[in-house]
Amino acid sequence: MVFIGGAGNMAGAVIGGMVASGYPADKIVATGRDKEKLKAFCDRTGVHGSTDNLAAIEHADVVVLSVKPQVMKELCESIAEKVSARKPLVITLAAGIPLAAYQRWLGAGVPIIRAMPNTPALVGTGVTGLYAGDGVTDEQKSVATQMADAVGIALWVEQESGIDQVIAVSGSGPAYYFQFMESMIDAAEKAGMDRADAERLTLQTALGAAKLAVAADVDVAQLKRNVMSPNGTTERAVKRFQEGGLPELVAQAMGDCAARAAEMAKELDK
Ligand SMILES: NC(=O)C1=CN([C@@H]2O[C@H](COP(=O)(O)OP(=O)(O)OC[C@H]3O[C@@H](n4cnc5c(N)ncnc54)[C@H](O)[C@@H]3O)[C@@H](O)[C@H]2O)C=CC1
Ligand SMILES: O=C(O)[C@@H]1CCC=N1
Repeated sequence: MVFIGGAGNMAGAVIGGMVASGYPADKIVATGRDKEKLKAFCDRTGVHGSTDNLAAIEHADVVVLSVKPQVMKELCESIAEKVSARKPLVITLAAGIPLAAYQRWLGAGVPIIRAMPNTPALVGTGVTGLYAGDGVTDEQKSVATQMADAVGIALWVEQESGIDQVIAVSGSGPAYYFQFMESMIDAAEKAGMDRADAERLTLQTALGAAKLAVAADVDVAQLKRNVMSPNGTTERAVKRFQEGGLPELVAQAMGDCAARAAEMAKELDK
């Protein structure tokens, strides 16, 4: 399996998670432009590294594309001849680029899967949305499912637009939680707590809440009520969130996220 842009944030997290879960590191090649960054990444994970995309994909059955959307066209055009001749399975991790664009850039008949992972893949707690284009075999789909399963949970979507919904929930989602944690840490520090203590307590609380929500047999609304004693402290805080419009704000932010994915598709599908 070859990851183009493999030492980057997203592919690096997927590879790190795969290797940690037991996937053989010597079956993975990461390519990149920055030799030092690539070497450090390969030393850390045990995967092979290459600065030559064409040589790396020469015999590959699976090529994962993980460069920024803005340079994806240039990358695809630089590997198109080789990819259209051999037709490996191409899995792209990029947000905002429709499958039709890859078909134009890489040539017709190349099996392509769009995958939308998230960075918690690095710690085996990722989410990956998957969408398969025409001509992708069940066996190839199972390769993508295995990659996703190795680093967390997978969700296949029936429509390509489902990938934009996945971006709004889980692709970008970790950053929403990081923002919330950052705000809590800042507020606790401002209120007089030592910053390191504020970080420790905030992160452990986030971890505990997420673990409890996953393990519980009641929904998150009930778990929230379980913390809220009538006329108690939590109720006062939650009331402030609701009166401040947090639920609407979250919905708007997620809408903006999905809208940006659609806007990128218009900018980049050329
Ligand atoms: N960061 C995230 O949380 C997520 C990112 N994605 C997608 O993953 C893709 C990569 O994003 P990041 O990892 O955040 O970016 P990044 O900038 O951290 O990684 C991209 C890597 O590609 C390398 N690169 C650029 N051009 C190259 C080329 N021609 N050949 C080989 N390597 C090349 C860069 O040096 C860099 O290491 C994007 O398309 C993004 O939409 C998807 C889901 C989540
Ligand atoms: O912000 C971005 O565009 C990428 C896609 C999902 C998460 N990060």
